[in-house]
This record gives sequence, structure tokens and C-alpha cells, in this order.
Amino acid sequence: MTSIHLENLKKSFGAFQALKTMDLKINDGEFVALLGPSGCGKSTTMNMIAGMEDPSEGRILFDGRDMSGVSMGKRGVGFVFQNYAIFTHMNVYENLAYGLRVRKLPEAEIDRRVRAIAEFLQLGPLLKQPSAKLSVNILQRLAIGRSAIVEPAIFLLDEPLSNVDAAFRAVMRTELKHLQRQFKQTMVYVTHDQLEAMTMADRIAVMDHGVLQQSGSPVEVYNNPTNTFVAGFLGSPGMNLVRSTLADSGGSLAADMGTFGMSDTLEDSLARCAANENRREVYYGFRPEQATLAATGEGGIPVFFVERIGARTIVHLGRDKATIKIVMDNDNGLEAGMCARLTVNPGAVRLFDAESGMAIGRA
Ligand SMILES: Nc1ncnc2c1ncn2[C@@H]1O[C@H](COP(=O)(O)OP(=O)(O)OP(=O)(O)O)[C@@H](O)[C@H]1O
Repeated sequence: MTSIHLENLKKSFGAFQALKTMDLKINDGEFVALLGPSGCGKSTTMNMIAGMEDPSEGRILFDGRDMSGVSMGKRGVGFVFQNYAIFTHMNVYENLAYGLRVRKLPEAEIDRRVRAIAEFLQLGPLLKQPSAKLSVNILQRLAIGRSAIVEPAIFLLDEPLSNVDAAFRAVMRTELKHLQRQFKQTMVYVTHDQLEAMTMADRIAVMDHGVLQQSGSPVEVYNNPTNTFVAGFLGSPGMNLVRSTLADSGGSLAADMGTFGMSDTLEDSLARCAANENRREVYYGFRPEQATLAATGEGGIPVFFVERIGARTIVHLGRDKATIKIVMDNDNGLEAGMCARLTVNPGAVRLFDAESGMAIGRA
């Protein structure tokens, strides 16, 4: 096992700063997902950890050892890409055995390890199959096996599941997590898919525009996003962010959401974090599953769309272009054209400064 320290890491391509700044410590045996939208610098970061790109500034340390000038082959990393690198002229067995043969392991040991990993990844019956004839799903499973079999101290995976189908992706999420637990590797996993990050990672590093926005456990980044980007990016739908003005209300501080014709008195702890600042402009945030709706005869917020997705119902409410989405497990019969009263769970309210987008206090 090996720890990784990205120290003030930066990467530019000509005048373009693909990675503006990255400071991140990844512990021995930890599974960290680099999560963010396309172009935010995830692969660039990964390529530098692997040794395929040199940083423009900053350092990468493995167990405290500076990796500057250390070639990819000498870093002890396994790398799986979106586009599986498989030798199509070899069968499954030979592909799996390749890394062990390069390391000149005894034939009996190679055979034992090939069969063990094949069993683990359900490739056992396919060992004699020519790789050229395998499906995309199986090829990616083989690519993972081929890298994992040499038991690298650090395992880097860059969008390994983006080409495989949805059902297979769900299976592989579980298998990859299993694999990491079994081999206790330090794993860095690049994805733009929050479900992958949320289900597999011990810690998620959320990136945007070449900047690390937040790193924390999946629950932490979901419940306490550090800014409006993380709040909106995580969750499906993302956190509701309602522009509002803080206002004195009978000795307490309330968030006034004029657009929705409502006002919510803040819990004392949150009001204190907002420094009880009357007239401060904020975003009032809450997760779509942290509120209830009740139909009203008249008044309330107009419902304009109801999505029923199996057991889940997503109700879209709003006026003009301002919308709120509420996710419910039960179907309370709301339909487009009706009006509803919204009650937000007080403990779930998060505030963000309207100008900087940064969270005000943390729960
Ligand atoms: N070799 C390069 N030369 C110039 N620009 C590059 C190079 N590699 C990456 N970039 C740019 O750097 C930015 C970050 O790219 P990167 O591949 O790291 O993003 P990403 O978060 O992995 O997104 P994606 O999932 O789309 O690959 C992008 O704007 C990309 O076009």
C-alpha cells in the first residue's frame, strides 16, 4: 500500500491552465474518486499521478517520496483507461498472464494467479477465448483483471465503466469495490458519474474548472457541500438553491424567498453562522428529499410538472424561471396546475453566500 500526496499541483497546456491548483492527500488503501464535469481536469491529474504527464508546478509524493523524474514503469501503478488496452492477438489467459510473465514469475505461480483473478472477475469459462471476439463489457473486465493481477500498490482507473452498458456498470461497481477491499490497494478513480463515486469511494474529491472544490466522504460532501457548485452537482436532482434575502422576523432571522411567496425562520445555529445579518443576500439550499408538500386549495407554489419514476415522484414547482424540485417516496396525488405548500426540514437547510457561492457555516 502507498499513500499519495498531491502538493500544490498545477498543469498548463500552453497558456491554458487545465489544473489550476490541487492539494490532496490520499491515504494508504483509500479509495478516492475524482469527480467532476467534463474538462474539469480529472484525467490531467490522473495522468500526472501515473507519470504520463509532468506537473507544471507542485509535486507528487508516494509515501513521502517525490516522484519527479520517476518513469511510469517505475512508479508501481496499475492503470485502467476508458478504452481497454487489451492485446487482441492473445486469448484471455495470455492477456491476464502478460504482466506476470514480464515480471518473470514461475509458471505455476502465474497459473495460480491467472485462475484466481479469472474466478474473481467471472472470466473463468472464457480463459481460452480469443480476446478479439469478446464483448465490450468483457473486454473492460479483462482490462481491469490484467492490471489488478500484478497487485500494484496504486491502482488508477480513468472512467473504466463509461463504455459498458448500464446493467454491467452496476455489477462492476460492486466488483471493483470488492477488488479494492481484497487487495487493499490505494485506488484513484476518475468519473463524471456521481453514482459511481458515491457508491464506491471512501472519499470524493469534487473538481470544477481545474480546481478542487471539496474532498470528503460521500455523506459529507452530499450533506455539507462547501459551495453552490458541489451542492448542485451532487444529487439527482441537485440541491435546491433559492435566491433569498435574510430578514429580521420577530426577533429571529428568516430567509425571505419572495419569488416563491414564502419565508422560513432559520434555526438559531444557522442564524448565528449567518451573523444574524439582516438584508444579506444568500442562496437558501435544501436537498429535494428534505421537504414535504401539501396540496392547497389556493395560494402556495404552483406545480407545473410531476415525474413519476417507479417508486419515486419528482414534483417541479415554481414561478417564472425559478424552480424547486421535490423528491417523494410516496405519491401524494399532486398534479400540474395544482398549488402546494412547501415545508423544509429545518435541520436540512444550508445557506450559501449569494456572491461567492460559499457555504455559510456548516451543520
Ligand atoms: N494535451 C493537451 N493539450 C491541450 N489541452 C489539453 C490537453 N489535455 C487536456 N487538455 C484540456 O485540459 C482540460 C482538462 O482536461 P481533462 O481531460 O483533464 O478533463 P476531464 O475532467 O478528465 O474531462 P473528460 O472527462 O472530458 O476527459 C480540458 O479543457 C482539455 O481540453
